[in-house]
Amino acid sequence: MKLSIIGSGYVGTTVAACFAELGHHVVNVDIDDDIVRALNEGRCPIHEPGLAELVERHAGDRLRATTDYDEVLDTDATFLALPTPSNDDGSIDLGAMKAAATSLGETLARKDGPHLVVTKSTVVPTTTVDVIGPRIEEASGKRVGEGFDIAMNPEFLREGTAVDDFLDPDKVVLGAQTERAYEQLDEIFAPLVDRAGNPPVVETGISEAEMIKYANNAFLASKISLANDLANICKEFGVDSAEVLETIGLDARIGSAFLGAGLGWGGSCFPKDTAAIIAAARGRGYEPRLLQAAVDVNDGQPERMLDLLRERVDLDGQRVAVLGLAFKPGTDDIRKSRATLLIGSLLDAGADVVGYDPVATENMREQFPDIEYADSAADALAGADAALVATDWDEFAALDDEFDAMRSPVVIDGRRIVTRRDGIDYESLV
Ligand SMILES: NC(=O)c1ccc[n+]([C@@H]2O[C@H](COP(=O)([O-])OP(=O)(O)OC[C@H]3O[C@@H](n4cnc5c(N)ncnc54)[C@H](O)[C@@H]3O)[C@@H](O)[C@H]2O)c1
Ligand SMILES: O=c1ccn([C@@H]2O[C@H](COP(=O)(O)OP(=O)(O)O[C@H]3O[C@H](CO)[C@@H](O)[C@H](O)[C@H]3O)[C@@H](O)[C@H]2O)c(=O)[nH]1
Repeated sequence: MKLSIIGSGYVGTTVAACFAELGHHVVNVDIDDDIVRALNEGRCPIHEPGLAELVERHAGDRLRATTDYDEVLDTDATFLALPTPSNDDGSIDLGAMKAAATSLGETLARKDGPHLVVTKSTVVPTTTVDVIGPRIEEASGKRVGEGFDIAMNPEFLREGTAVDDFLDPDKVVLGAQTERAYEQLDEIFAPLVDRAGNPPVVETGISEAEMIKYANNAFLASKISLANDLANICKEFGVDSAEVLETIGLDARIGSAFLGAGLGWGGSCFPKDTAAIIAAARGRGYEPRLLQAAVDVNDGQPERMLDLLRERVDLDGQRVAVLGLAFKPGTDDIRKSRATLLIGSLLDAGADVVGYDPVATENMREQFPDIEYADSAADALAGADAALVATDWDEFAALDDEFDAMRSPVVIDGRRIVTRRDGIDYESLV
């Protein structure tokens, strides 16, 4: 099928390249010239394992990119993969979605025959029906369900494993209103589904699909926060939280995934999505107390880590190495990474910060241009008065003699990744 994807960031690029891999002909529409140029030259605009190979394989053939919305006219369906960031009060900012819906509507005004518009972005329930559909109607002069259909297909990929997650998902969720839309979505996703019906395809309503995405993220974020709450209790009693959490994870009803205690969750999704659904619930008069508690526990973890550091080091004028800048291993994304919070607090306390990350340094440099960046963990540790481990990159587990070059070997581990050894003043956050 011929597909267009509007927005070519982490999701849009992954979805486009994977759809091309599945045999569809895909055009990515983005307002950013650099992204479009990179894709058309077969270069991947983001760091994501396995994605560069797909982009290189399909660029110029089944995968193209453009800044021109008119290219949508030659496609059967359009996926909206635009950012849905937070307003200052945590509520969802639909600015990019609205702008893209209007541009798409103006384009579809010139299309003969039906078109399917699918919301891929994470949006609060009723957005597709109450905001996106009407905007396209207004700009195109066509009616939902007649000139075009609307649908919602939430995306559950994780950064760092995005390609595998997309091509081998736990489930595919298709929210629509018309038989025609379900049929078209089924055809698009058919190459992902085997004869035994795996992964399960859930056909549901549009607002249910929107809410499933928030429920998924809220559950996972809350699970991590509960693990952190329990790990904080463990620490008060000198109990090994890893043993406790690993063991409860053996109960099939609990499961071992997302019980990794430590600095908590960051990234472009959990923080903004929990905030957006909390704000949306409040807007309807419901106070989501458990979800708010999950956010509060998460917000407290970086401060607990800094308290452990302050007990050992008077930060003013001291050199502190921050190991790991990405919000999790396997990505160069620093959005809402725990390291950004730590660095901000360290600078406020007058510390000299040296950061290191295998791939996220350039992104962090844009946010903190004035701190020092090292080319290796060893360089960051050399001469440091303390080190904070913020991301669980595998290479930090192998650090050993590198700690000997610290001026004072205080190591606070936010991810329980460093191997304890003699000669360092090591403390794990949990
Ligand atoms: N990042 C993830 O892991 C992930 C996973 C699942 C769902 N989501 C959701 O997917 C959506 C997109 O997230 P992302 O991380 O890919 O965002 P992103 O910021 O990485 O990418 C968005 C892209 O949209 C482009 N854009 C902005 N306005 C545009 C317009 N009017 N027309 C065309 N292009 C425009 C930007 O230039 C950018 O390239 C969000 O709703 C997010 O919550 C993200
Ligand atoms: O046991 C764990 C697992 C994760 N994390 C942290 O949680 C955050 C999010 O991690 P992860 O979920 O792996 O990454 P994302 O790429 O943000 O993916 C989440 O957010 C996406 C965007 O909505 C969804 O599509 C995914 O399903 C959902 O897992 C990171 O800071 C991790 O360090 C923990 O602290 N402990």
